[in-house]
Amino acid sequence: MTIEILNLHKSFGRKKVLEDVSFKVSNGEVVGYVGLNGAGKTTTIRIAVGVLPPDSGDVVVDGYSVTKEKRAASRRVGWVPELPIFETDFRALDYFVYLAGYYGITGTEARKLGRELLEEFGLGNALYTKLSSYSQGMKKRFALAVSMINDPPNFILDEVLNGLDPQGIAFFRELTKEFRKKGKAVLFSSHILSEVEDIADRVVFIHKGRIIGVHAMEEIKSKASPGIYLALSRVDENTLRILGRFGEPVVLEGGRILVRRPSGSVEEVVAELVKNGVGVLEVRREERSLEDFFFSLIKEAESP
Ligand SMILES: Nc1ncnc2c1ncn2[C@@H]1O[C@H](COP(=O)(O)OP(=O)(O)OP(=O)(O)O)[C@@H](O)[C@H]1O
Repeated sequence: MTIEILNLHKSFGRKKVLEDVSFKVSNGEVVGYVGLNGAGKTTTIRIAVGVLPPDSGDVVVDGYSVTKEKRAASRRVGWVPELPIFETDFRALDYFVYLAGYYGITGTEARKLGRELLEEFGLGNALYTKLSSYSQGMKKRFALAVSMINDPPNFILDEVLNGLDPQGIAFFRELTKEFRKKGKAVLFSSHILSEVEDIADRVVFIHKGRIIGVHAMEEIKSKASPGIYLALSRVDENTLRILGRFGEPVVLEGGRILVRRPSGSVEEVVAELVKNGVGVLEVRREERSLEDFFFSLIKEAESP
């Protein structure tokens, strides 16, 4: 229901990998953890699930400290590692039953749960396949099913979309909707912002071990909305005032205008200009992606 990441610091040798990383995931919230390769996502996650100790700081899960009450804290988290290995000759269902034993679920009950979960996760026709011959995507699905054995109130998922096919991604999206409804707290990492677009409510951005921004997905989408390029018959104060009602007009070289972060459609802007006697010679949507938002955060963080 809540995962609190509190002032984490971690170095490997002389290399500082996390510097004062703090953020919170509340109940019913799905948070994307986005950063480039090597930004520190996996290190944060490994600390949060209790497999790596921080140099300082703590992670508190539903009130339990990962560093001081590791067992209680990690029991309350379903974890999917970045690269689930499962190099075992166990067949999937048998291995699931074996793992369920750790949670005190045994025998017929464990087999029933395994069958249900593995089927739900699209592995119904691979229940008796050896895990070592599962594809990476199937291993991800298996790991997700395993993370749900004890129906934990929180989930921490490392690059869970990586290796999933479009069907798997759609499945994960639906699953997070269920989690949200049930009030679970979900943190999942990705290095691609557009991948988290339709899933996360909020995004925590990490770069070189530091948090460089926390933004609601709605805010990101509106800020990343593509601008409108215009070539007009005249550019004067009145024209700029009209455009200012729709966004942030910037006069470019050669007298063209870029309306940044437009709130209205291209048609609405053109209609308003024409109504006011301004001829529109050319109009074009700027190509802008969510990734630009991410890169502008990085640029801001790196500028002195
Ligand atoms: N055990 C370790 N020993 C030394 N350096 C490490 C260790 N684990 C991670 N690092 C370094 O810490 C930095 C952050 O790694 P981390 O795996 O947390 O990044 P990430 O954001 O998850 O990246 P990716 O998207 O590539 O998985 C990297 O520079 C990595 O080389």
